[in-house]
Amino acid sequence: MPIPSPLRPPRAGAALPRPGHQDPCPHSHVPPPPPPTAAGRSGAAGGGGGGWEPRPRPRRPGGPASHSPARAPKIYTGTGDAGFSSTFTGERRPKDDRIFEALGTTDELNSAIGLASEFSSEKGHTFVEQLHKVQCMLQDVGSNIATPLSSAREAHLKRTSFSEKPVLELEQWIDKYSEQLPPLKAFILPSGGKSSTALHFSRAVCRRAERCVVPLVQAGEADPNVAKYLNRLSDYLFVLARYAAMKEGKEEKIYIKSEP
Ligand SMILES: Nc1ncnc2c1ncn2[C@@H]1O[C@H](COP(=O)(O)OP(=O)(O)OP(=O)(O)O)[C@@H](O)[C@H]1O
Repeated sequence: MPIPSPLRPPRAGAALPRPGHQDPCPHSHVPPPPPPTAAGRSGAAGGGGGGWEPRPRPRRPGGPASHSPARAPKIYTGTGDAGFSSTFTGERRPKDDRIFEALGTTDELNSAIGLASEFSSEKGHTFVEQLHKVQCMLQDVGSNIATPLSSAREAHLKRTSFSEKPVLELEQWIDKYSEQLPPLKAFILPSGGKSSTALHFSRAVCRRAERCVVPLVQAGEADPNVAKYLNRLSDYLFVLARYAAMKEGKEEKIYIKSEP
């Protein structure tokens, strides 16, 4: 059964975001990310992997005629069943390729932040707007990861570049929250209420995403700003976790060395 994922591109026939159209994420600094598979499938279908225009699914003999009422497009194709999937550049790679490992971990990170954001929203934290912006940025991170430089063409790069700007923005946020926090006197443990603990959990997933991305950057496959962004993001999530605990008046548990 396919796992619904924000990285899952719309299937053929579904409305796809296009350059110049309303960006579904107002904070995004690049156009909506292109769906990796759509391009890959175009490529696999002999289209050269160039575009990501939706292609009509071939009609099965005896299948519905084109004037039949539109059916909801299926989200599965089964093309990944043999353990291979597509990059945005149209390459077919095994699913345990480090690109999919990094893509999947970024997706996991986005989900963890989504959960932290929901807990934080229940407590009225205003930083949830920032978390929304981060979630959008992680889509852009995914687009960059799904576009290995070795097989990317100019058009791919134009759509999936990742600048240093969001890194600098994270630094501003980190500085703003850090100034308000009590100084650290001991190792703190993931704790301090649900918002705080979910933010700590997101931080740990973020560090795993960073570990997945670093080899891609070192191989020249992903943009160094993506690794920088993830590195800064884990610091942001750390200070935010502490800030959430402080605002909610929740105690942060500290490490206590057990007696020998
Ligand atoms: N297990 C995975 N982990 C991370 N990324 C994946 C994984 N499988 C696929 N992807 C990426 O996410 C995109 C969307 O996933 P999707 O499940 O549609 O691919 P698929 O498994 O190749 O196709 P299908 O599910 O239709 O058989 C793929 O094009 C690929 O870039």
